[in-house]
Amino acid sequence: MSKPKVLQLGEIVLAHKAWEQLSEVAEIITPNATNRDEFIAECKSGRFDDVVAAYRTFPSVSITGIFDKELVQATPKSWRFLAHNGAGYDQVDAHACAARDPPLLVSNIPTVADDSTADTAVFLILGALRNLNPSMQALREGKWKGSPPPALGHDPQGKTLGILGMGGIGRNLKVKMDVFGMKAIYHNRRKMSSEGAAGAEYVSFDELLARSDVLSLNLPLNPKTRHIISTAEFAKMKKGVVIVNTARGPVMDEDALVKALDSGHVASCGLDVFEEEPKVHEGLIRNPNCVLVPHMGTWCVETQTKMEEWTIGNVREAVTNGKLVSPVPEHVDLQWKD
Ligand SMILES: O=CC(=O)O
Repeated sequence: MSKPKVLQLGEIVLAHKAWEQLSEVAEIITPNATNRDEFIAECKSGRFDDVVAAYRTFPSVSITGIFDKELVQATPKSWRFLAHNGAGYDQVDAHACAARDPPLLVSNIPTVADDSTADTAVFLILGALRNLNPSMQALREGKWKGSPPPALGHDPQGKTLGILGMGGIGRNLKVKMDVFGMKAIYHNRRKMSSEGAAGAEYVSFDELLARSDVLSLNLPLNPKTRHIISTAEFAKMKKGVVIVNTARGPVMDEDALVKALDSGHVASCGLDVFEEEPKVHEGLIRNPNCVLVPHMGTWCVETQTKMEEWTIGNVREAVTNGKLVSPVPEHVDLQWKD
């Protein structure tokens, strides 16, 4: 009997053993396409007609484009599962996937990216609060701390950390910042149990904006959260607030952030994500009070290995048992219906 086919969209960099083991139960194929038009044409050509599941990475978007309605409608009906290697799956329109007949079920990585993403947020919070960046730049230019030295930074102890989005990463961050003496408040669509929020205080969105000394964005990007932080929201924040974003760039209006930084209303920021990656807003580049990291929240061997293994686990479960280990929340109910 022939093995079910798996379409590989993106590289396996670390989890070679798990990938080899997958090839014992599945035939792995790769696209010939080098861009979205070619990929859609390849979908329609019949070449993927026996594909049951696909493994996809964040960078594979350069070949397929985003998994929107147009692309999803071009996929063959045999293709039932899409295992995304990442926590955030904004490159995949989960609603378009659910609406296809039969649905294209999507999985993401629910937990294994929490530590390294929260660690990156810790780095950005401390770097931005302590205003370390201007002097780090000055040192490399042979100017020691800089002349004049930058404004003194602030200690985290006793400051209020506002967490917008209390999922796995937000909770992980809260626990880590407890050690630095920060008091955490959070806002979410729904109030969590005290355990689910690791003891953080639930507040309204406006209260979060008004009370935070540091505001950390930890929510997924979707049409409802796009530009959730913009001019009106900055105006409700304390003067001197620090903003940290390790979620997705477009949850914040970058033009509005640059204006708020220029006026001094926002003292500093720490960003791992940007609105139009890999493009970075000129107003952020020229502002030394911005600690900028090029989307490296999970850029470490241990986490990347776990993420690849987890995603391969989803593909394996799909081809052997016809279901996903960690469907995205929108698809949890769908996977039991046919
Ligand atoms: O950005 C990283 C991820 O979504 O896993």
